[in-house]
Amino acid sequence: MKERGLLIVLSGPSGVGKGTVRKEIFSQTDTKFEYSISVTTRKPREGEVDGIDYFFRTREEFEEMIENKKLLEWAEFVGNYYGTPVDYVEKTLSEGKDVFLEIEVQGAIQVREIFPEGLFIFLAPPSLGELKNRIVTRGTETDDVIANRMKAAKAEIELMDAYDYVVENDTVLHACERIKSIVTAEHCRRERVSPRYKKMLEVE
Ligand SMILES: Nc1nc2c(ncn2[C@@H]2O[C@H](COP(=O)(O)OP(=O)(O)O)[C@@H](O)[C@H]2O)c(=O)[nH]1
Ligand SMILES: Nc1ncnc2c1ncn2[C@@H]1O[C@H](COP(=O)(O)OP(=O)(O)O)[C@@H](O)[C@H]1O
Repeated sequence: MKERGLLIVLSGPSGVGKGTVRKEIFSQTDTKFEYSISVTTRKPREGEVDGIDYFFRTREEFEEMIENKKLLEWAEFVGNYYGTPVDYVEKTLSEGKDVFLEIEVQGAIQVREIFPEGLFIFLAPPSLGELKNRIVTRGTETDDVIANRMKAAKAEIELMDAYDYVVENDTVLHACERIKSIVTAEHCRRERVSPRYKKMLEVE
């Protein structure tokens, strides 16, 4: 039987740059993780494709998935549902491949309960001022929403010690390099208990 892959969870406050960092990691040719495409009820943005960016579904379809236990975790975020299809995660991990989730913090907390052996990485802003700048620059939110996001961000940052690692998103490339190094180090750490070595010792 193949050794199971690693479940990598990247989370952090809204606007910190999770989506940007994730896209950069997957655009690099040496990336060996499998991206788990989420299901959402939010409308596709221009250029987004069903089955590539997200699986775009209606609220009814999403609620049916919840009922039929098709989601590893799910959360309602700014009026839309987001969730991770459980079958893909299970299948890919059992094939020995690493799965990468980029999800908001409520979802990450749920995954931690189900997969305590996962690798949980918190993406942190250089400062609260810079986080606000990024949300404002992205230009997708009204002033009210920004104020709420900043309040939520403070509470989320307080929870960062529940993660295995904190990566500051100072520049996108630095953050990507740190995340890739953490994954490499985690694989090396897990080698200590790898059945491969036990087998090696059984011979002779
Ligand atoms: N819990 C959970 N959060 C998700 C999932 N997929 C995406 N998200 C998060 O949902 C939030 C909103 O995503 P999106 O609508 O694409 O807008 P963004 O703010 O531009 O990234 C982001 O924080 C994502 O990380 C998922 O499957 N589960
Ligand atoms: N390291 C960075 N330096 C400066 N701006 C960044 C950085 N990472 C992301 N951004 C910008 O911050 C905004 C929020 O990024 P996004 O990836 O949408 O965040 P999230 O997915 O965490 O909500 C975007 O406008 C993005 O271009």
